[in-house]
Amino acid sequence: MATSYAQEEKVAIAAVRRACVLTSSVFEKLIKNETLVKGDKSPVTVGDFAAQALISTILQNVFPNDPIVGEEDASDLRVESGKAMRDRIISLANDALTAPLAAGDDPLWGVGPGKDQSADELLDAIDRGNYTGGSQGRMWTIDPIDGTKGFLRGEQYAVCLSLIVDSKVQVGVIGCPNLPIDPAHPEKGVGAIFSAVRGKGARQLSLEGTDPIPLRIPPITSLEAVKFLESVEAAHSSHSFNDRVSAALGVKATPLRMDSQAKYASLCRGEGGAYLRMPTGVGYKEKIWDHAPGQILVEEAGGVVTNSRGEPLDFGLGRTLGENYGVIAAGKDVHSQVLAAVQKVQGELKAKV
Ligand SMILES: Nc1ncnc2c1ncn2[C@@H]1O[C@H](COP(=O)(O)OS(=O)(=O)O)[C@@H](OP(=O)(O)O)[C@H]1O
Ligand SMILES: [Mg+2]
Ligand SMILES: [Mg+2]
Ligand SMILES: [Mg+2]
Repeated sequence: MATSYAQEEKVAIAAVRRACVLTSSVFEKLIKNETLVKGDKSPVTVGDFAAQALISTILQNVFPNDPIVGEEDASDLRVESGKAMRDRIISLANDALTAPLAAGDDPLWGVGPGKDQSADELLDAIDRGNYTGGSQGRMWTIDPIDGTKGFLRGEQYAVCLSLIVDSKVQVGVIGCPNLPIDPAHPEKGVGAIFSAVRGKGARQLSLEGTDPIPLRIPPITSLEAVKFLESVEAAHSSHSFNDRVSAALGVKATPLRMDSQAKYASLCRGEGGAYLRMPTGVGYKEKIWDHAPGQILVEEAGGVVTNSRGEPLDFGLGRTLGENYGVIAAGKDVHSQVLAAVQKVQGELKAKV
């Protein structure tokens, strides 16, 4: 019998929901010494660590045999200089784990009022995200705050969780606390969760994990109007390359820049026509946690996600997607045209050197 992944989706939504409450509360109260700069110069906050501890603890309680590929590790928190941050993270993670039960929660998952986890248990939970990945078996990916720079600016970020089985993403959940509920009606406020299960479609839910609305990428009427979704950081994906692709396609719309996998979610709601993320230089390898939930969300909303060679993203190579050929996500009707334009621009640039 085929697995339905209903329980996995339910747990993933509940974990992401709690993590979104945690990260929103951290943003309200974040103080200067609660952010570290990692080896690759990128920021990480108490919110990233605490959200990974929270999600990993819930996964461990429900699916104890599943390995986890998580972005963060606790080494900076285990040393004496990390004590203040560590104490804050432990308290944030415990507050989030023991917060009252909500619709869909099950106390058997170790959530709801009850005993606090020890510092060691929570640091170990963060470090359970150290799995190396690979092509066989089940594994979860956690990006506790995707778009940490956006989070720090008070703009878009996303709490991202996925289940990969034998290299294929089967479940993806993306929590976007700052994304408008309905872009056509800003007065409705912000905050949504997006969820997809392979073969079962994609949905937008409230930040409470309720009121599902099916997601379907709307067809594009003219290429001129295809709004590109792209990173805010030009260091993360090439803006100038996108401008050339836009020109080649005759696109008139100005690109929509936004941090995090909120770009994939926005594409599914028709807020942009294509998400293009081409490498800016040599060396950076895309991480599986930055794309796995977004990929299944777009595919289940009727779209296509490939690299610039037109190949599907390979989630079975380890913690990264391997050699970086970029990412192109778009509705079915638009994808092949964007891919052709990308390859044309690549050819022109190659001819120049
Ligand atoms: N050089 C380079 N190239 C490509 N991507 C990189 C690079 N450096 C970092 N990252 C990853 O980018 C993630 C942030 O996502 P976005 O690029 O969508 O948002 S942003 O607008 O750039 O902030 C970010 O995810 P978070 O660390 O979770 O924020 C990184 O994993
Ligand atoms: Mg990061
Ligand atoms: Mg990320
Ligand atoms: Mg992150």
